[in-house]
Amino acid sequence: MHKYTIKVPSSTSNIGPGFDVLGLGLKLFLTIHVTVHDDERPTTIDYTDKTPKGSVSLDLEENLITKTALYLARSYGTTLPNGLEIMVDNDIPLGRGLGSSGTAIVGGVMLANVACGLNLPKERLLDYCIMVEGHPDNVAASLLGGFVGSYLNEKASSLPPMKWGAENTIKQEDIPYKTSACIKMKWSKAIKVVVVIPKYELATSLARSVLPQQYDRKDIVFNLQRVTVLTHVLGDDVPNPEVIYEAMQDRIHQHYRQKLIPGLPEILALKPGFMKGFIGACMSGAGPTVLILATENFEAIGKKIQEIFMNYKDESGKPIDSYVKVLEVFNDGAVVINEDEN
Ligand SMILES: Nc1ncnc2c1ncn2[C@@H]1O[C@H](COP(=O)(O)OP(=O)(O)O)[C@@H](O)[C@H]1O
Ligand SMILES: N[C@@H](CCOP(=O)(O)O)C(=O)O
Repeated sequence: MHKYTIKVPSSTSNIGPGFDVLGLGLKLFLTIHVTVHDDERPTTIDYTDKTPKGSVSLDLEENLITKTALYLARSYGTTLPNGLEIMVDNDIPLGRGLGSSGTAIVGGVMLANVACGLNLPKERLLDYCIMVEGHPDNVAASLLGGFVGSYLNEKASSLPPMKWGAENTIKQEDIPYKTSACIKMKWSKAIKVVVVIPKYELATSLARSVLPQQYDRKDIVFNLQRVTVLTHVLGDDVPNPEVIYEAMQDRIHQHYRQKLIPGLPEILALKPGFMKGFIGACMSGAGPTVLILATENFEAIGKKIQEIFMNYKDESGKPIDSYVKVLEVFNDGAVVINEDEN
């Protein structure tokens, strides 16, 4: 018998104007403990108490971690072996815009890579992550860690359509290599991340379905100008709150999504100086979590945003309850730890 652990950081994506482009790995983890037994017992997956029973499937063909692992393994002409006891310890809330699906997908490709002895480089694993997730920002940040900017190559448009289970007959040679390019950028040590997480889920698929198919040129230019500046100013040792605030403004996704997140417009309108240390706020990923960038006063700022949410009501008419986490950037990306040596 031997054991290993796969640790995958959560992510916050977009950071305002960088829709489907920017992602940041955070110190809040999906941890997958794998025990490899010496016998042929069927492979199983289960979760610690942090994940409520019934919230995710434990069927290997349905669960996002194992079905991704099976997808990758099968495309390389193999499958997950018997004898694996997989225990998932997940600190990342599901459907809140902190990249839970991206971490499950990254966890799945890492699992297949180790369990099937594929030894693929992260660059190749990323091709599969992008296939499953459809956009690179959250999976790239979880796989690689740190502050990551990505683009998809033309090859990404020739990726075969996703088919799970028995319908999937894809071979690895059908999946193009290097479907994206990702660069890790500097993130200022002075800027911390505060997330205010409403206690309801918002599926990324729903938050993407409300976006328009086409945009005005002025809105595209508005975002291009800001995202370019943002990638530089977020690395400054001494951050300039006014410039960062303006560079966090967006016209491509948040406005369209605000109807799904009561209170969001009031939070997005908060400017530097509203509280000591506050730089700016935006949606985290596809929401409903709000991301706040700040240099100090983190708990108090988080509490104030919680109070704003409480002034708005959810679908059942109740005030929007939320909780706050102050998070650090995780620079290392997804890792496999051999527990036999520990
Ligand atoms: N650790 C996990 N194990 C299995 N499935 C997961 C896990 N994390 C996320 N998922 C799946 O992804 C869904 C959430 O994905 P999504 O709507 O994209 O939200 P998020 O913003 O959290 O990524 C969950 O409802 C669940 O089906
Ligand atoms: N760019 C995507 C990011 C989705 O991130 P998630 O954390 O909600 O999975 C989007 O905005 O749709």
